[in-house]
Amino acid sequence: MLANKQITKSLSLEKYGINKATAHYQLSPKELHQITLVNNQGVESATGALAVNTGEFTGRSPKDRFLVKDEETKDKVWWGDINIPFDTDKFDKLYDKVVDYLSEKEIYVRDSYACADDNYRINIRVINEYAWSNLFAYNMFLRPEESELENFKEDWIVVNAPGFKADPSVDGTRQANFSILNFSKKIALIGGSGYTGEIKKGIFSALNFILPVHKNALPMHCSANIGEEGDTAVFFGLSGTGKTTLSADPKRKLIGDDEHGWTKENTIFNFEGGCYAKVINLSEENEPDIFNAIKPGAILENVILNDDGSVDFENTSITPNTRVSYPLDHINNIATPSIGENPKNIFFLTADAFGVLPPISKLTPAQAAYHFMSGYTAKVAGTEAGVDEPQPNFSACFGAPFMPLHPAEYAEMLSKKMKDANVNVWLVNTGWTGGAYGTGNRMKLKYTRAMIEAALDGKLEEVEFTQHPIFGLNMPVECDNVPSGILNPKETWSDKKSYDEKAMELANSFKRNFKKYEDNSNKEILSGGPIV
Ligand SMILES: Nc1ncnc2c1ncn2[C@@H]1O[C@H](COP(=O)(O)OP(=O)(O)O)[C@@H](O)[C@H]1O
Ligand SMILES: C=C(OP(=O)(O)O)C(=O)O
Repeated sequence: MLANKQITKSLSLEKYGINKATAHYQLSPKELHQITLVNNQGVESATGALAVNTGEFTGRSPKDRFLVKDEETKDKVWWGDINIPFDTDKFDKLYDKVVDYLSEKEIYVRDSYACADDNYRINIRVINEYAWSNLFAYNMFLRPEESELENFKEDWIVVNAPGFKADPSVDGTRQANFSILNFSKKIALIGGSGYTGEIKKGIFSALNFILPVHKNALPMHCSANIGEEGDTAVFFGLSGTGKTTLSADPKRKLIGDDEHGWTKENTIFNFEGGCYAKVINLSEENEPDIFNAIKPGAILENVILNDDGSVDFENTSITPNTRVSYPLDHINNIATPSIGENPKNIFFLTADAFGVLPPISKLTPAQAAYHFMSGYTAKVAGTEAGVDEPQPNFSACFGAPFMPLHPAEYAEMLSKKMKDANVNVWLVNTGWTGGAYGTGNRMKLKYTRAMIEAALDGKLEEVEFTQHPIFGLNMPVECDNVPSGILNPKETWSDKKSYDEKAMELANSFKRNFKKYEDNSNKEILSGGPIV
C-alpha cells in the first residue's frame, strides 16, 4: 500500500480501457524505495540501490515476440521475413483481458520519451503493474521536463502486466508470456514476464520500423561513445557480446549502451536515457564504471543478496541474466545530450564460441556488409531462456529479434552510410581463444580493451596485417599491450589440425546461413564471406 503517497496528476486511464485503477504518476526513485519496502516487492541492497528479486526466471524467451503490420504503410511492400503477424482480433481480445486484469488495481504510470535528438523523438506512456518496473522506465527512457508533462501527448503506450499469464490455446500466443507490438494502435503489450528488458526492447523494435520507414534514419543495436578528439565509435553486438562493457570507457564520453540511430544529418543519437548492464560476475576491478553506477536509484534485477546485504554477483540461482538499470548520469563521463557525429570507427562484436575468429580484424567494405547481414555470434547463457552454454548463432544485423524489416533494408543503409563517412570497420571476437568453448577460454577483457584502444588511437593503421586463410580477414600482427601470440587464433590452439577443421566448419555455417540472402546480394557483398 502506498502510505499517503502522491498522485501528482489525476489521471484517467479509461481511454485505455483500464477502469477504476489508482494510478500513481511519475513516481520518483525516492518514493519507490518507500513503496517497495511497504509492498515487499524488493529489498534494499547494501549500496542503497534497489534489488528486485522476482523469484522466477525473468529473461527473454526466444519465441515471445509477434509483430503486427503498420497500417500507414500497408501499401508499401517491405521485404520482411522476420516479423510474425499476430491476428488483430486476437490482439484486441488479449488487450481487453490485460486491461481488465489491471483495472481496480494500484498501478504506476510514467510519461517519458525515446530519442535524444528532438527530430526523432517519440513520447511514451508506460503503464506498469509493479512500481519497480515503472522506475525501470524512469531509468531507461528519457525524462521530460516538469513543464512538458502538463500537456503530454503520448505517441506509443507500453502496457506491462507481469502477473497476467496468457492462455496460449485461447489467446493465440505461443506461451504464457508475450510481448506484442501493435504498430497500428501504437501499443506494446507485455504480459506474463517481469523481465523489464521487454519494455525497452519493445520500444526499440518499434523504432527499428519507424526510423527507416518514416524518418530515413538507420536504427542500430549498438553502443556508442566519443573520444577526446570528438571521434565517435559504435559497437554493434548481440546480447552479451560486450556493447555495455566496452562502451563504458572512462577516457571516452558515453553516448549510450544499446540502441542508437544514425541520421541523414550525419549524427548518431541514443534512443535511451539509461543503461541496462549485465552484472553476472561483475567486479570493481574489471568494470569499475558499471560497478560504481550501482548506487541509489539503480535497480538490480534477479540478483541474490548476501546476508550482510551486499550483492552476490556470482549467484545465478534465479538466472544468469542478472541486471542493473541506471540513468546515464550514474556514469561519470557522458555526452550531453547523447548525440555524436558520424562514427570514425565501427566495431562488430562477436562472442565466437568456436574460438575460430581472430580477436580483432579489419574489414573491407564487402566484408563489413557480409558480416553485418550474417550477424554471427554465440548466444551466451543469460538473456535468452534455455541457453545454458554458448551456442553459435546467426542474428542478422546483430539483433534479428528486434528488427521488423528484412536485414537487407538495414544493411543497405549501413553500407551507404559507412561508405559516405569513410569509416573503419573492425570485427572483434570477445569470445573464445585457445580452443572452442569447453577447451579454450573467453578472451581477457583487458586484451579486448587494449585492441579497441589501439584501433581508436589509429595505432593499428601503422602495423602489418596478415590474411586469415579461410575467412580472408585481415589480422594485425602486433598490438600494444596484447601478447602477439593471441592475434592469430590458430597460434593459440595446441592442435592446429583441429583449428583448421573447426574454422572450415564455421565457414560452412556462414555459407549455409547466407544462402537465403544470395539472390538479393550483389557480387561485392558475396565476396566478403569466407574465401574457401
Ligand atoms: N573480452 C571480453 N569483452 C567484453 N566482455 C567480456 C569479455 N570477457 C568477458 N566479458 C563479459 O561479457 C559480458 C558482456 O556483456 P554486455 O557488455 O552487457 O553485453 P551487451 O551489452 O552486448 O549485451 C559482461 O558480463 C562482461 O564482463
Ligand atoms: C536487454 C537486452 O539486450 P542486451 O542484452 O543487448 O542489453 C535483451 O536482449 O533482453
